[in-house]
Amino acid sequence: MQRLIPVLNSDHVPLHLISVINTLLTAAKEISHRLHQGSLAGTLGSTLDANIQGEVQKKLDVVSNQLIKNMLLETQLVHAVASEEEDEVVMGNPDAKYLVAYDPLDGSSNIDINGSVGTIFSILEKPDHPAEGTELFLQTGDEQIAAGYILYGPSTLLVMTTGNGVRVFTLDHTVGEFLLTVDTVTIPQETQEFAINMSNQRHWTTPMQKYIDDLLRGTEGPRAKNFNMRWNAAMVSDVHRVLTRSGIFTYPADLRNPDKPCKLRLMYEANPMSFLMEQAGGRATTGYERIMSIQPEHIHQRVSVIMGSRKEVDTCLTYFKKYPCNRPDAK
Ligand SMILES: O=P(O)(O)OC[C@H]1O[C@](O)(COP(=O)(O)O)[C@@H](O)[C@@H]1O
Ligand SMILES: [Mg+2]
Ligand SMILES: [Mg+2]
Repeated sequence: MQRLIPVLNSDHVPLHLISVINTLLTAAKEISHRLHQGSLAGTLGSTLDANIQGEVQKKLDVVSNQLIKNMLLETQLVHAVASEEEDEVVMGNPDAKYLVAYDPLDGSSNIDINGSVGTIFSILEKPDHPAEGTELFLQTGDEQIAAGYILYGPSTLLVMTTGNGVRVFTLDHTVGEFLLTVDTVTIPQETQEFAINMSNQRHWTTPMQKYIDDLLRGTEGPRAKNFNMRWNAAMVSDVHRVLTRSGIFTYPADLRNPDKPCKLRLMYEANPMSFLMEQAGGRATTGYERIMSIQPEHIHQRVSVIMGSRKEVDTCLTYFKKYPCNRPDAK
């Protein structure tokens, strides 16, 4: 089985970018180790703090963030990092060109129940125009040069793209290396599986209500087939299932709280996952526009997410055309 670095070399990924990715993976191996140690590592449970988004921070959110941030900045190859767990952009080497946005631990409510969690990353380059701090990162998803996630499940997987398809690498704990296990990930265009947090149903706007209603009506409804539902409450593992065996994953904008109509973050959740989806032949949209075309306004911006099998996402989009409504996420 091929090791990661020769694979990236054969894809002509620049050496410094390979080093940045490899550094992320060194941090991921440490996170994987701590997760596998569970209570023995003394890092389960919550801190007394909340992050910039007012969410409870798990101790492992904080530890993972520190590990990734410190290791990346030590390489001197990174100009700045943006993290879910950092209020502001953290500056690195002024002469370096890479920018890394990341969610150090995604699905962190799963930590205490020994469920799957992940790390999501998105790599950009310093823009050509003069920019500082947050401005550096305000680039569309189309500008990403690499993106992916590490899934800490029964095995630890790296799923990534540098714009040349999607590959899966599996961490071989005996040698401490990620080895290529799937060369080309392709999402089936059609599906009979959806992923949504159904407890939010009453808050959804009309298009999503109607779409999910029709899925639930199965063979007796207009879709004339039965759909299954899965929800792991960790975007990484829900998206991984979709990439592996088809599906549609959505966390739509809703009417629950007008100040926070969306849950998932654009820069370090939606954009990197959209890059993977599109590279694997799927789609990623808000219901109204392609996610990777959105011009970000701030690093912790949230966005409505609908992604997965191409034909299923297209079918979902027909409901947004058919049932026009006020967008809760409109400015
Ligand atoms: O608890 P809910 O509302 O189902 O939300 C689950 C979603 O929230 C997230 O856990 C948010 O990520 P974080 O754990 O990084 O904050 C996603 O991974 C997941 O899809
Ligand atoms: Mg997350
Ligand atoms: Mg997180």
